[in-house]
Amino acid sequence: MNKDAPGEDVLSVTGLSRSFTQGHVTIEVLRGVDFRIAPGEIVALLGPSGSGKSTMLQAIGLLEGGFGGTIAIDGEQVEKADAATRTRVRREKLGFVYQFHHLLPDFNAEENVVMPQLIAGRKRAAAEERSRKLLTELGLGERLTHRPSQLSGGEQQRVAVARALANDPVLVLADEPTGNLDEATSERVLGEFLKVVRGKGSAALIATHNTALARQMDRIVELHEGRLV
Ligand SMILES: Nc1ncnc2c1ncn2[C@@H]1O[C@H](COP(=O)(O)OP(=O)(O)OP(=O)(O)O)[C@@H](O)[C@H]1O
Repeated sequence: MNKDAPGEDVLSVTGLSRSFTQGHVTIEVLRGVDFRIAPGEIVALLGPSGSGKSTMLQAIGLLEGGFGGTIAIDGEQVEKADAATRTRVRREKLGFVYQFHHLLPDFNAEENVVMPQLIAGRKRAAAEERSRKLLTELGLGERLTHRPSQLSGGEQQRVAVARALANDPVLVLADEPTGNLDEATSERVLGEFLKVVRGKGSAALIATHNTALARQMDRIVELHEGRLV
């Protein structure tokens, strides 16, 4: 990890473009997005429905191909990387939080956070300790052995946050992380999310419709007609 390299951006995107063609119609969703995130910086990504927030997060998260432009993550140029490199960069450098948590239903909270650490090669005892620590920081110390179905929506989302942070990502990508929660829960979960991310020194890019939540972040960028304003 290049967390200690002074001044190195954790994300640098230039000329990011993406269009979708359906029949005779082509929509240019991203039209040359230039964008950087500094280490530890927490950035809100705003934009109306359909403006391309998810599309942009999928590009940066190396989840989809078909993009133009360049993407560097933690100093590593990845826009032309092969599948194995993309998987490695995702695992070592990125954390993901989605609107719906995508937790493994047959595993309890602790195991859901242990799993990505084992995949990354951490020893089970160390992974379990880290998992318990993260979940406790997120207020779930008493819920370690609950399965997702035995947790509230807000609690499930906090497990998803712990899972995203499990491997010390330099950058957390979140797509409407509190989108399926009521307003009060959403505020509480996001507050805890931001606190833990800040505590770990990770940077984050968080897509949201909610301008009040966006104001709690370090910087706000907005997608408008395929460009960032
Ligand atoms: N695979 C696809 N094929 C065709 N069009 C697509 C595809 N994915 C996204 N789009 C189109 O791209 C545009 C941007 O979609 P995207 O999901 O990125 O928007 P968004 O800003 O995340 O919206 P929301 O806030 O509603 O989630 C939309 O008009 C959508 O219909």
